[in-house]
Amino acid sequence: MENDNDEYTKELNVAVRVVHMACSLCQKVQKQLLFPNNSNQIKSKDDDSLVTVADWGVQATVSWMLSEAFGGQNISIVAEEDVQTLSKPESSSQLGMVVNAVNECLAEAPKFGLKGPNDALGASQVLEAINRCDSTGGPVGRHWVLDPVDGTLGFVRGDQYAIALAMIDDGEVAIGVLGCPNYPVKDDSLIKYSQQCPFMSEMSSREEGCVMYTKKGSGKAWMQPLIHGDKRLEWQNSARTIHVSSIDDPALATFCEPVEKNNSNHSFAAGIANTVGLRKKPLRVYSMVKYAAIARGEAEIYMKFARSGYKEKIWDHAAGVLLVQEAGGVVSDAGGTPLDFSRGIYLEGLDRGIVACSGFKLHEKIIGAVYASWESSNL
Ligand SMILES: Nc1ncnc2c1ncn2[C@@H]1O[C@H](COP(=O)(O)OS(=O)(=O)O)[C@@H](OP(=O)(O)O)[C@H]1O
Ligand SMILES: [Mg+2]
Repeated sequence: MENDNDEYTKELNVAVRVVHMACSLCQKVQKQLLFPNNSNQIKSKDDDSLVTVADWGVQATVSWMLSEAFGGQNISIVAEEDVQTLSKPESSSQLGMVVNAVNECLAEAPKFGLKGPNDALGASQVLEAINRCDSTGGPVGRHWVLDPVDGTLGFVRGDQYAIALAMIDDGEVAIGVLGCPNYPVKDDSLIKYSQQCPFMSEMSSREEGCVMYTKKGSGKAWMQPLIHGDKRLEWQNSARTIHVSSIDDPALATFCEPVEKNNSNHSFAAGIANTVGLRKKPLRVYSMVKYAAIARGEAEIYMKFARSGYKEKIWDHAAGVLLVQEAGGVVSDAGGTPLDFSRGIYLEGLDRGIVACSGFKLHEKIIGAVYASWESSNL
């Protein structure tokens, strides 16, 4: 980040600032969800998964800002949301809320060192910005990859969630940025957070939130606290480097997994944990905050074993994987092969699951245990 001539410096600089903006938008929406009458900020998509004003608002904001910074309409953005649900006549009140949230957020761009639009965007421009993110990625060229709100369930429950932005260049993740608005910057904060009951009413009293970022080959990853009130983002002063944990004894290691058993087989992971001698209870955390916990050294292992037939999407992993790798960790599929981000929106060819560790020793043990246990499991 120090040398302005370095490749991807501008991209990373803009991406980090945009993710700060997105965090600010999400925090406002999550606070509004506190009020019982505000459930109209949440909708079910045609596949029954949830989507909120924040998902659409972040996607529109990030899409608009990236397009302004990098080449207008020609930019390739792969992102989770489309405009199908939001364009329906019965979604007009949600569309109004999204447009307001986006304009409020874009108006704050100067606070984050960026330039927003001269005039507020209309509904059609907001829909167009969301719709522009319809790229399917691939092996050639640059593709931005966005999960506007990863861990939507955590978000609506007032718990952990992440805004994940990455850029893939010729099939490899080149930059990764994770905004974690409910992940405090203090050490050990995630474990403490998960031990308290994270009622939203308590949130305003906590000092929360950070953005973590990295660039491929830098061997470094950084964390900045979110800014609040009228403060401006002070880039140089606020960043500090983060590193994976040095613990390689399974008995001392902490392992993370998805909260929902639908998203990962908890009992298979418990068997692996037992085989390698992990002693601590799993840390169940929503969203890519699990990758952030490994990159920050708060946990040593992340395992996810989705049910057979589920295809993992690149936006659920790209930013987190690079953060863990550049902070000193190792990530692969459950067969030990690196994840392949070059084959479109899915992690095609993924073998059984995903394993991220703070170091090679733990990683080797987990992969060995997967091989030993797989035959006897019914995944
Ligand atoms: N059936 C199934 N199996 C595996 N994974 C699934 C499944 N369904 C959805 N997803 C994707 O998982 C994303 C959330 O993963 P997490 O690891 O954060 O899980 S959890 O929320 O903690 O349970 C979640 O991301 P978001 O949609 O952004 O929340 C989904 O992309
Ligand atoms: Mg997601």
